[in-house]
Amino acid sequence: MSLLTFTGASVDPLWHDLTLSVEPGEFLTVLGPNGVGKSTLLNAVLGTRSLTSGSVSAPHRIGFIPQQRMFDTDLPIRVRDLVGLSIEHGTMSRRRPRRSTIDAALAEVGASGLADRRVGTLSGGQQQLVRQAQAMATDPELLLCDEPLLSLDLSAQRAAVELLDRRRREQDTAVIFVTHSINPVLAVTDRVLYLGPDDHVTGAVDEVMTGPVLSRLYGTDVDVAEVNGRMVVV
Ligand SMILES: Nc1ncnc2c1ncn2[C@@H]1O[C@H](COP(=O)(O)OP(=O)(O)OP(=O)(O)O)[C@@H](O)[C@H]1O
Repeated sequence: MSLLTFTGASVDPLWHDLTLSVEPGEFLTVLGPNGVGKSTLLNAVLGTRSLTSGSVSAPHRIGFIPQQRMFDTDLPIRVRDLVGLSIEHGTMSRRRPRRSTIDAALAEVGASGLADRRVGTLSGGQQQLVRQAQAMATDPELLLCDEPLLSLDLSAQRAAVELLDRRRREQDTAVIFVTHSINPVLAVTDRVLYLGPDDHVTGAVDEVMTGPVLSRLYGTDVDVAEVNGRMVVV
C-alpha cells in the first residue's frame, strides 16, 4: 500500500485534480514557480491546509522541515530543549524525551556542538540544522522538506542531501523535497512533481525536465539545457 496518496486533490485556485501516490523510500522532488502552491501542498499533507476537493491520505509519523524563518533572537530556549519538544509532542510518544535521543538527533545532522546554545542566537544555517534534527527526531515515515538547503553552505547542502538519501534507503522513509533547483538532488530524485500555473506533471527527471513539457506548463517557450551534469531552465 502507498504511504501517501492524493486523490483528485485540489486547493483552489492553486492546483487541481492531483492524483499521486508516494511509496515508502521514494524521493519526490517538487518544483515550480513562486506562489504556485508548493508549500501549500506540504501543508495539505500535514492537515494545516484544507483541500477544496478530493482527498489526501498520509501516514502518522511525519517529519517537517519548514521553509526557513529565523527564530526570534530573544527566544529563551536551548537547542536541546527545542529538539526535545519535537520528540515529546510528535506523534511517536508522549513520554519525556531521553537526553540520548536528543543527542542522537543532533549528532545525525552534525549539530552536537549546538545543543546548549540558545536557538535565537544561531546563524541561519545553524538554525536549518536544528530544524533537520527536529524533523528526524520523531523517526518519521515521511519527511516533508520545504527548501531545506536555504542558508546552507555547499558542504552542508551535500551532507543534508546525503542524510535524507541514507534515511530513505535505510529506514524506507519517503521524502518530499520542495526546491527551486533540482541540481542538488538530481542524483537522488526518483520522480519530479512540477507544479505549473495551470497544470502539473509528474514523472522521472528526464520525462519532466524537457523543453516541450515545461513550455506547456508555463504556457511560454522554455528550454532545458544540461551543462556539466547540471540542469539549467531558461
Ligand atoms: N493559509 C493560506 N490561506 C490563503 N492563501 C494562502 C495561505 N498560505 C499561502 N497562501 C497563498 O497561496 C499561494 C501559494 O503559496 P505557497 O507558499 O504554497 O507557494 P510556493 O509555491 O511554496 O511559493 P514559493 O516558491 O514562493 O515559496 C500564495 O499566493 C500565498 O499567498
